[in-house]
Order: sequence, then structure tokens, then C-alpha cells
Amino acid sequence: MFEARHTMDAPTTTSADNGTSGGGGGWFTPHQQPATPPGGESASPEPAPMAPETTPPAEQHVLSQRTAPARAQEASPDAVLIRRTMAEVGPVADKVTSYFYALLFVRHPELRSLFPAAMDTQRDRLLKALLTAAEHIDNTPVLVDYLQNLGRGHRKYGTRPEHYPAVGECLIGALKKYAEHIWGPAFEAAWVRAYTTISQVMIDAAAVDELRAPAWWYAEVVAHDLRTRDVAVVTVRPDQPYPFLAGQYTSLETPWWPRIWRHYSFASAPRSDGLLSFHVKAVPAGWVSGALVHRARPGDVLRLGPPSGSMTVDHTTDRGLLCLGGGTGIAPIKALVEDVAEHGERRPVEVFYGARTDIDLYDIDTMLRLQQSHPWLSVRAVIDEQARLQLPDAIRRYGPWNEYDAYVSGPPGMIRKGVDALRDSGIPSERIRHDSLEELVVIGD
Ligand SMILES: NC(=O)C1=CN([C@@H]2O[C@H](COP(=O)(O)OP(=O)(O)OC[C@H]3O[C@@H](n4cnc5c(N)ncnc54)[C@H](O)[C@@H]3O)[C@@H](O)[C@H]2O)C=CC1
Repeated sequence: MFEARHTMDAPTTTSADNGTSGGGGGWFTPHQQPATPPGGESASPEPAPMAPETTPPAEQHVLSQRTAPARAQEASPDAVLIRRTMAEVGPVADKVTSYFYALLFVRHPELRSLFPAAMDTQRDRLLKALLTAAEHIDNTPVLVDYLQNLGRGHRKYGTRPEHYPAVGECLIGALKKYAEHIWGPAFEAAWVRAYTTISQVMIDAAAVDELRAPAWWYAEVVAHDLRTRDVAVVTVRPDQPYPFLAGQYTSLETPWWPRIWRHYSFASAPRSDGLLSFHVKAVPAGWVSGALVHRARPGDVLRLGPPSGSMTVDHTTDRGLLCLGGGTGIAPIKALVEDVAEHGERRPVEVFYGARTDIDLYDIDTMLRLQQSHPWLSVRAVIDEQARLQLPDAIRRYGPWNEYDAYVSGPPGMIRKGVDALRDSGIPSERIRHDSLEELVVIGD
């Protein structure tokens, strides 16, 4: 478990505060240097492999794929207090969020510029991430992985170690106000310990990352291909090499909506010319996606955050790959197919490509061309209105799939049902990969 006193020297960071500095009293002072040298375990750009997701649906929004199975162990005393706080403030979450940001911007106006001008639905992402982490304080491997990513990802916002105490004070201030019926020194101490741990892991991960990667990349649009009325394939050239793995995604900011970042999966495996491409669908009220589809043109310059995600090919096995791509979710699936091809493997790859209508099947020509070139690849299109069934149900008609690794990419509802269908067809959870449902809520909007 992640209780500060016992496991703060745990797997991936050794410099984390042991929690005693903040217990119940004043605020902590974060260390500013990573204890783990670059190239050490915590310096790995790839998240450590995790066990299968077995969390109940209510928690799925938080944890990425292949999360650790909930162990049948008792929650730590801090976790109990944290969850009691969360239960107390849950019904007034909106008020907690507003109060938290009001406190933060009034007490620390210098932090306002780190956030978008218009604080829309994404305004509560910081608070949500912190609460999420606190709630899972006992689930060390998942949490450390999640927080390291979060810490690295925060570099592009200009977040610095000295900002963390300010955020922590306001977090506790907001919780204290809205959980006043239960709040007391024990609660405060538990939250201080949890936040100290959380922020130290994030600070360490950011510091390690700073030694080897920029906080963000500039990327110039070099091609813009409008495939349907609302889907575009956007190709960009980053200003410096951008290392990533097929199946991963990045965060992207457009010049039209400063400091609003959205996630997009890479639509190709790494290319020798260094170009990156994304499939973008403009959705109603999707500021970033709308701008990318209808406004972006060659010559425009975007910003990219670091790569993230573990929906990558396991090259240590020669098992077949069963891939479900729904709508623009076909983008990372195409990248995975290219990755298998480049490794020269002869593993069977079965792609089910789902769309609502045949017009929405905007990348079928590319997928069929790949099928023609690779005898080990099979591509099946599933069009809802013709098949009268949705993509996840289609795979139940084929198989058996129990010898395959599965990859699922598309809208969150499709991923949930797809995972169910795959489990039903005999694929163990740890061999089903998909991006975090939490991240997907803002993918592509
Ligand atoms: N890494 C990932 O997982 C990626 C996810 N996406 C997400 O994929 C989505 C694509 O949107 P669109 O192209 O508009 O797709 P869409 O909404 O048109 O759906 C595409 C396919 O998914 C199936 N589907 C949709 N909702 C379903 C549900 N609740 N249950 C079962 N099947 C369902 C449909 O039958 C259809 O075949 C976006 O939400 C985007 O954020 C996009 C790229 C990468």
C-alpha cells in the first residue's frame, strides 16, 4: 500500500517525502531534485506493465488499462479517512471545485496564467486528478505510474515544484470547508500525507524528465486532409525528434485555444521522416477538434506534450492481435498494424473496424491496402446500420480468440462493451489493452 510511513521509499522514487513533515501541521517543502538518476527505473518513458483491470465500473474512470487487481486487503487508516472525506464532499463536488479554484486564484494570482482563459469543463481536471490519486492511495503500482505520467505531463503547463504547496493548501482548504461535519486533525494529517506523497512523485518524475526531454514540442502542420465533413487527417512535423511507440497518444494544443490541451492517438508507427499524424473528428462544442478540422492549415504551429499510454504491442510474444477500432479509434490500430509489419513478424492480426455509416468508414482504403500487402492481416468493416449490430458484438460471431492479445480503441462506451465481449470470448483481462477511460473523455474533443 501507499501509506506514507511505510512505502515512500517504494519502487520508483526514493526521494519522496516520508510524510512525517506534513503530518497534521505545516505544509511540506518538496525536494527539487530527483533521487533516481536518469536511466534508472523511474526514468523509463514507458509505464511499468500493470495487472488487469478489475476495478468496479465506478472506479474505471480513474485507472488506466491493465490496472492492478484490487487486493483483498484492508484499507490503510489514511485511505479510510480519505474515502470518508470523498463520500462527504461527493454530493457537492461542483462547489468544492469552484471554491478550490477561487482560493487558488485569490491567494496565488500568479498561478492563474497556468490555466486556460476560459475555465470550461476541463477546469476541474487538476482537482479531479488529485482526488483520484488520493482515493487510490493504497494502490501503489497503479498510483505511481499514474502520478509519474501526471508529473511529466504537467511540465508543458509550466508547473514548478514551488507551485505544489499552494495547490495543496487550497485543496485542503476546500475539503475542510465542505467536509466540516467530519473534519478534524486526523483527517487533515491524512490528507497532508497523501498530498505530500502525490506531489513528491509528480515532482520527481518531472525532474527526471527534464533531463532528457523538452516540456513540449512545437509541431508545424504539413498536411491537412479532410476525409469527411467532420474528420481530418492532420500531419505535423515536430521541431525536434519525438520518440514514441505505436499505440500511444499525445496531448495537443492549438494556437486558437491557448492552454487547452486534448489527447490524440498517433495514427502511424514512428516514421523515418519523423512526421506524426492524427485522425481528428470535429464534435459539437469540441473547441480543439473543431479548430483542427475546420481551421488548421499547413504552416500552422501546434504544441505537443509528451507521449503517453500503454496500448503498445508486446513483442516478446508471437500471439495474434485482435484489434477493435471504432470511428477515429482506428488511428492507433493502424499504428499497431504498421508496428507489427516493421518488426517483420508473421503474427495473425485481425482488425474489426466499426463505423455508424459507410461514410464514417473514412480510412477503410488505407486498411484494405495494408491487408493486401500483408497476408497475416485481416480487416473486417462493421457498419452499424448495415450489420444491425455494434462493433463489440461482431467479434462474438468469430473466433475463438482466447489465444490472442486484444486492443480496443474508440468511444468509451464501445471500449466498455468491447472489453466485456473480449472477456466473454476467453481473453484474460491482462491481455486486453485500451487507453484510460478517464483520458478518453477528453480525447479528441
Ligand atoms: N485510443 C483510443 O481509444 C482512441 C479513442 N478515440 C475516441 O473514439 C471516438 C470516435 O468517435 P466516432 O468516430 O464519432 O465514433 P462513433 O461514435 O461513430 O462510433 C464508432 C463505432 O463504435 C461503436 N460504438 C459507439 N458507441 C458504442 C457503444 N456505446 N457501445 C458499443 N459500440 C459503440 C459504433 O457501433 C461504431 O461502430 C471518440 O470518442 C474518440 O475520442 C479516438 C482515437 C483513439
